[in-house]
This record gives sequence, C-alpha cells and structure tokens, in this order.
Amino acid sequence: MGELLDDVLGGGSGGLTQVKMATAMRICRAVYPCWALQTRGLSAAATAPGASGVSTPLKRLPARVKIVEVGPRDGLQNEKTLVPAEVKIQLIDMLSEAGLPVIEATSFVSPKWVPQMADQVEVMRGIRRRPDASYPVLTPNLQGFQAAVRAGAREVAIFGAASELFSKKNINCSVEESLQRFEEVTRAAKEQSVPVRGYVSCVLGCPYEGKVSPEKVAQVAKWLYSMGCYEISLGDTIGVGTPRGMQEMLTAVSREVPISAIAVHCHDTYGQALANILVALQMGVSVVDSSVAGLGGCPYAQGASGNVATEDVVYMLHGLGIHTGVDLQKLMDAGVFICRALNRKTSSKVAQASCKL
Ligand SMILES: CC(C)(COP(=O)([O-])OP(=O)([O-])OC[C@H]1O[C@@H](n2cnc3c(N)ncnc32)[C@H](O)[C@@H]1OP(=O)([O-])[O-])[C@@H](O)C(=O)NCCC(=O)NCCSC(=O)C[C@@](C)(O)CC(=O)[O-]
Repeated sequence: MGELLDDVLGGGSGGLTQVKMATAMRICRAVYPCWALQTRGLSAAATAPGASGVSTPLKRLPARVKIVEVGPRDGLQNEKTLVPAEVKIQLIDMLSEAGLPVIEATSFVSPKWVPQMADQVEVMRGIRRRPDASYPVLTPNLQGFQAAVRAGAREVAIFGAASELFSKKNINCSVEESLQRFEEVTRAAKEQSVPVRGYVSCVLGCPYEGKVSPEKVAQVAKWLYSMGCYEISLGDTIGVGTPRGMQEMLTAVSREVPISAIAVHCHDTYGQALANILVALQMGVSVVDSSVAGLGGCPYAQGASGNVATEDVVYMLHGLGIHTGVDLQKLMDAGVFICRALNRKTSSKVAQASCKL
C-alpha cells in the first residue's frame, strides 16, 4: 500500500493536486476501514483483527480487558449545574445496554462536599440492573457505606490517596486517618459480603504536593489490598503522568499487589492517557477505568480534566484485538445522549471523528 500511495502522491508532475489526494483517500478507505468512519459508522473501524490478543506485533497484551465505566460518578460529580436524577439514570441504563461490565453509579459522600451526588438514593433505586453487570458506589466512611447498602448498593469503593495534602482536601483527613475509616468500611462490608474496590489517587502527581513517589503509592495500595479490597485502582488524578512514570509506578505497586488486582484510572489532562494505558496493558494490567465522552474530574483536584474517554479506550482495545464485550456504537449513543443533556461537546476523539456531535 505504501508503494501504491507513493506512486499516487509522488509520481508524475504537478505536485499534490486535489485529484491525487482524492485517489490517495480512496486507497486509504479501501485498505483501512477506519478512514470510512465518518461515512460508514464505527463498527468496521473498531472490529478486532482477531480476538486472541496476539495478532499484532505488540507483545504481552491481555486477551480481554474489563472496563470500569466511571462517567456517571467521576464524570458528573464536578458538573456545576445539577444534572437531574432521571438523566443520570438514563445514562446508566444506556451504558448497561452498551455492555459495560462495571458502571460506577454514584457516591455516598456528603452533599455539602459534592452536591452533584446528593441524589444517590434516587439514582440507585431508578436504574435497571443487568444481572451480569455491577454498579459500585463510592463510600468514604461507615456512614456512607450504611447508606449505600440501604439504597441497594451491592458493591462499594473506598478512595484513598498517596498524597497527604490531597487526602486532606478531598476527604478532610490524613492518609493514616483515612485508612482507619476504610477499615471500618471493609470490616462491615465483609460481614455483609459486599465486595470493596480501593482507589489510590495522585499516583503520578498531586495538584498540591507535586511529585509522588512510587513507593508511597505502593504502600497505600498494599494497605488497601491487605484490608480486603479485591481490586486497587491507581488514579492519575490530574493526568500528568507519562509512560515512563506509569511503568515505574506499576513496577513498585506490582511488588505489593498482584498485577491481576490492579486497575488504572487515567485522566487525560496532558493527552497521555491512552499511551499510559497501553504501557499498563503491556505490563499485565487488564482493568481500565474510563468515562463516557471523557467527562469528569475530581472537584478537589485543581486542573484535573476529564477521564480518558471510554469510546477511545474501546476503539484502541478492539483495534488491538482485545475483547471488551462493549458495543462501541451503543456506547457512542450514550455519549451523544449525555453531551446533549449537558450541552457539551464530547472529549472523545472517536466520537468527534464520527461527526455525531
Ligand atoms: C468524607 C467526608 C464526608 C468527610 O467530611 P467531614 O466534614 O470531615 O465529615 P464529618 O464526619 O465531620 O461529618 C460532617 C457532616 O458530614 C456528614 N457526613 C459524613 N459522612 C457522610 C457521608 N458519607 N454521606 C453523607 N453525609 C456525611 C455528617 O453527617 C455531618 O453532617 P452534619 O452534622 O454537618 O449535617 C467529606 O470530606 C466528603 O464527603 N468528601 C467527598 C469528596 C469526594 O467525593 N471527592 C470526589 C471523589 S474522589 C475522586 O474523584 C478521585 C477518584 C476516586 O476518581 C480517583 C482519581 O481520579 O484519583
């Protein structure tokens, strides 16, 4: 194909004419289905070359990846205008329809701290649950855990940080104190057979402290894991990490927590998220957090932009031949729905390329 394009673009006189460009585009469309994205929809472009996960020269990629959709919680928690509960419910239902295996639905935090999540009970009661999907919620303390269980939550997440200042700003206590609160949650959760996921924020940098050492991240991750969290999600809260930082941090954490229990949670502030995720996949991580339309950001992390867009992650994974179980077209529909509801342009490159918004 390269030679063919060289002939078309470089051959003959007259430079790069419109005719040559049109011919080159036709060749590209024929050879790479993704060039046809805008006119023929997404299914062809994101079709995997094979589901084995080894059909590309990239080595050591998992055959399947679990995507944890955090849009309804992380994506919306920072919205200034209150999003009605029925919009959140419809979004979650559309994400369920798209086949996402885990959808973080809301959080049971103080409404004074995060007013956008004050409708958590209504949301939990309103959603249609797919039997094979889970709908975890954030719980910072025992009070939140008990309220979550009363509202029907069957899985919760506790959220700590590798930075003292961030912990103080986000949950109003030191890292040490947070671990004591989390122990109360994990103990109660164990008694009621409720699975607990653990977050560590600021794993590649903190908005208040700057650099964060991989060893500190590993220590907090280890504590959460030994407390009983079945999975530890490592959050690049402000999206400052680069592939090298991701590699160093994961090397440190994977000495303390099995790689099969590690998830990555990348914000895309500096446009590094997909590159960082690819490094994580190559290191054996097979759980990726993302947010539909790239919505989101922590209200207590200045400068944090949205999470990596789920559409972009799914497109990359399918292109690598990795199974996700997600229907990209239905996911895109959910992205269109929430962007229209928020009167917002999508941050997903894949959605932008499909010209749907
Ligand atoms: C943790 C607290 C509650 C401490 O807040 P506090 O003020 O220190 O709590 P307190 O125990 O002193 O209680 C003060 C008031 O809060 C109430 N309260 C106490 N607990 C709860 C609860 N669970 N639910 C509802 N209300 C609660 C409590 O009842 C009391 O009410 P009052 O007597 O004043 O009327 C507060 O700091 C808080 O809610 N923080 C939440 C911050 C948050 O949600 N941040 C965003 C999520 S983290 C994130 O986005 C990062 C992540 C996970 O995505 C990963 C990444 O990207 O890095």
